[in-house]
Amino acid sequence: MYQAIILGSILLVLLYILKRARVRDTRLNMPPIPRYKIPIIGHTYSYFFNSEEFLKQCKKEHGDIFSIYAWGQVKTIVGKEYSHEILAREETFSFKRAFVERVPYAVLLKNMGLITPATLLKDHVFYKLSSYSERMQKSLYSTAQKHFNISDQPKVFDNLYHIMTKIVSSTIANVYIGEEESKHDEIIAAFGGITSELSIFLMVPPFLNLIYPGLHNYAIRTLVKSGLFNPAAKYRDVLIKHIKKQVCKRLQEKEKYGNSWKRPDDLLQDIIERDGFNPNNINYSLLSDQIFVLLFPSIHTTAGGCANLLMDLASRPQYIQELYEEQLEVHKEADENGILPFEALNNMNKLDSCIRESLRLTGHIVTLEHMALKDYTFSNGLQIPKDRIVDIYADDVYQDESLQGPNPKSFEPFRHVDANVSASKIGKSYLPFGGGKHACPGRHFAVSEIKFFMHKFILNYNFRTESGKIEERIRIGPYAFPSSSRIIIEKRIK
Ligand code: HEM
Repeated sequence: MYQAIILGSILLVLLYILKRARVRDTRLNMPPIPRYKIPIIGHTYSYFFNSEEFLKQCKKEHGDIFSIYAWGQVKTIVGKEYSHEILAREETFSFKRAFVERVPYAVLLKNMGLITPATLLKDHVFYKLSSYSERMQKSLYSTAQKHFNISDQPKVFDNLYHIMTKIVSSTIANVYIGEEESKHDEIIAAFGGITSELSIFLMVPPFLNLIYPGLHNYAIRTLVKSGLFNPAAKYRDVLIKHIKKQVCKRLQEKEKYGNSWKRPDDLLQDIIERDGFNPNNINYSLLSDQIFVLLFPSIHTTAGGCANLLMDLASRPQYIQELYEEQLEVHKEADENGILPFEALNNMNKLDSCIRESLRLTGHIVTLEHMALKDYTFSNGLQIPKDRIVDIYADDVYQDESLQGPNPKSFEPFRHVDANVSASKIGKSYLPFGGGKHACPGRHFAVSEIKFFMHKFILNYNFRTESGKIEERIRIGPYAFPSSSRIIIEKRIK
């Protein structure tokens, strides 16, 4: 027993010495690391429990680029003056590489190496957004009706993220695998389940890395491989079942009706018409992985954006009337079924400004984690090594008056109305969709969905927080998640 304890202690000390050598690498002109008192723990405690003040202090003492030692790893935090270098140099900094370290897609999906999600979306979804407009609205309105289901009495809801995940899942299912399949509860549950379960990977801090760097990722991969927690394996059969049903049906109908066949318009149909698809040897596992890989980026972010916006407005109901009046005006463009033309989105200036403000104040203290693919020298001469994780210091960008205008910390829903910058327009002072070559290709889709949803919601309901107070985001370390506080929704008296 004693021998094991002594051996374990020696091992820990050795590991610590090894790690320290990595922290103090003198090969490059590295960003400064603030002093810390407790070995191994480093800055973890301050970074996790007091990230706002801790990083502010670090920047004050060490300048625009500094590194911290948290969760057994050195990471570099880059302030507003240099953050554009990360977004502009896609050959050096990769968002995707940092992301798959946390959400292990390569272990979750057999065919990950064969899929390029951004290309799939750019080629088959975004240029067709306007043609999906009617279906998006119908799906959003009917599922919102189902999940909120408000009669004459006010109703209380908590966990808006959860409800919005179901609503957005239904719209995404409609556009990705078709109207027919999107009507099945089983498929909506799978789309929503995949999204919520993958988000757990982002929420759990990498505490095992305190024992040894990389142990957290190793444990996650082992967990996924063993099947103990594997959202892909859990939902694969449901996805394949519905995709197979549609593909077989479509191939048969095409065969039967020839030129008079009415081609369904959705991502699945586009994929099966791509070069290389062999109807005589269909790889359903690949088809299902191609859809799977898109679910988390499309649903988690849009549902979170919508939940945050609802809570921001419920926290400040004094602004809802002005939005209501704008939406009443826009609604004059709707047809007899209440469906808006796609172009009507351009006339929702106040709502668009609210969305931009809510996304601006998403609440992350740091954001857009990237991995350095090679050694890099910032324009101020500081250097970081290959494989270094680099975060953009979001607070530094969003609390700067020269970038955001007066009172940058306060939520001012109509801040952007006269500025002629839409919610999907990216720039140095607005980072929710990233930037550069890899800026989110789904941003127009996401903002259109949020606008269509909010249009109807504001026309139909009044809403406020149950506490009557401003409800802030949930904070886990430096990252923010939608509040789960309760809101009261009641039918608007027209
Ligand atoms: C409010 C909603 C959304 C937010 C906040 C968001 C945010 C982001 C961010 C920060 C990135 C990384 C950008 C970078 O590397 O600089 C990204 C990438 C991406 N997003 Fe979104 N996104 C949203 C909605 C969507 C939707 C609806 C889709 C799909 C329909 C989507 C698909 C993607 C894809 C495929 C990428 C990877 C792009 C690439 O690697 O080139 N996103 N998103």
